[in-house]
Amino acid sequence: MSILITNIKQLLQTRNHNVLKVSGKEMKDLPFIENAYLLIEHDTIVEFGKMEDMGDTIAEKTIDATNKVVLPAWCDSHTHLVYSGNRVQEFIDRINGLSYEEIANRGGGILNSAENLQNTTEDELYNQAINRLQNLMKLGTGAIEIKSGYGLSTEAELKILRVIKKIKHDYNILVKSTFLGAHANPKMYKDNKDGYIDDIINQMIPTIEKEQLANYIDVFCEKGYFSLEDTDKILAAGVKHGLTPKIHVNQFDALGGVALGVKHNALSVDHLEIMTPKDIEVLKGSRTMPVALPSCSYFLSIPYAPARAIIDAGLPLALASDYNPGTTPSGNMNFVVSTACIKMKMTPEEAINAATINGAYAMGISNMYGSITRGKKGNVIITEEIPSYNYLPYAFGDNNIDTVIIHGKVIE
Ligand SMILES: N=CN[C@@H](CCC(=O)O)C(=O)O
Ligand SMILES: [Zn+2]
Repeated sequence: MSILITNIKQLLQTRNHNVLKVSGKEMKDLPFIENAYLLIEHDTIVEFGKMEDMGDTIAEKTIDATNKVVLPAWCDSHTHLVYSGNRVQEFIDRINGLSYEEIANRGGGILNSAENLQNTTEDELYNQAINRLQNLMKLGTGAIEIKSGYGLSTEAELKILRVIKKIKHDYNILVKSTFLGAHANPKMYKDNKDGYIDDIINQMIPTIEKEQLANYIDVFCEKGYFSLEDTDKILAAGVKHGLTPKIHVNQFDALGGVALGVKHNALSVDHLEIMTPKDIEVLKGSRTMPVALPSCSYFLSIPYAPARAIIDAGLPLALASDYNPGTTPSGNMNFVVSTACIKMKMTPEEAINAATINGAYAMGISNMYGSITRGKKGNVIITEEIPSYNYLPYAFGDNNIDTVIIHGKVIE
């Protein structure tokens, strides 16, 4: 199948060279072509340029994009999409004055989701997850990372990872899988966290390697969850078994997790709501991508990651959804991009770079995703008729997407 998109008002993120990430001042630059065309053959971008240079190019399907903007599909590098049920009651409890920490201390939070998931069959878990995934694909997400972490036992963590594996197999979308067994200390190990860490290292990680169930290893490095020492030990074990680190750090406290991530050559450090100057300094010259999750800050009313300080220090920044039942019950990347502009003072160019090419980098896939480049995957969003790309973050909460194409196929 080939698809030709014509008369595109603005074709965004066009890059001739295979740029893998953009940093600092480069993030303000979002290359685009006005009055453009784009040709996708099978699942690959093969040509693009100005309409006047299109010549007699034809395709099996032509889409007229007059007055519409075309951009790469979103690359969401941080989700917990495979969970069971919801935590609406905790949402109400927080409205009525309880904090996230107080709810967790009462046995709610991650432990609440873990209990729910342990009582959910693999089939039911899969059905809930694909429902969410299908909605996200219609909202323009064209590549996604999914974490385990709501199992908290060997059996339940493996159940989640097998569901992710089945999604990878069944759906025409790039999925990266992350093992987050160290998301919270389970009830049964209440007074024996080392016992749980032992299970993670000696049971879960070796099985994950044997069954090829994950690409990455993650830890929730935070007060009351996993300390720097715990995190160090778990990441080292993951690396020994072929898993690349990507960690949750600095959500509520700056403990030094950013430096630890850099030490382990982490692909990304995620959350970063509370950052010290030292955390920013240590990222310079590293390969580690800082990832901000503004929908989480919005939902919990906690600080936003200091995007300006990070970018102005010359660093790259990626944006992701953090879709999960507790802190971010939304995977809508359009909202993420808007919120980054509105609340974090990122320019639309910076936010779109952060949610496409840099998001792809944070999943280790930016050689094939995240920009309009010949040879990359045919993953694009075609908007409704809008005045310019600035309108996308401006019109927050609106759905301005007309069509989504993933791997060369129109999402119905
Ligand atoms: N912070 C750790 N993990 C998730 C949320 C956990 C939960 O409350 O379910 C996050 O990234 O926000
Ligand atoms: Zn998360």
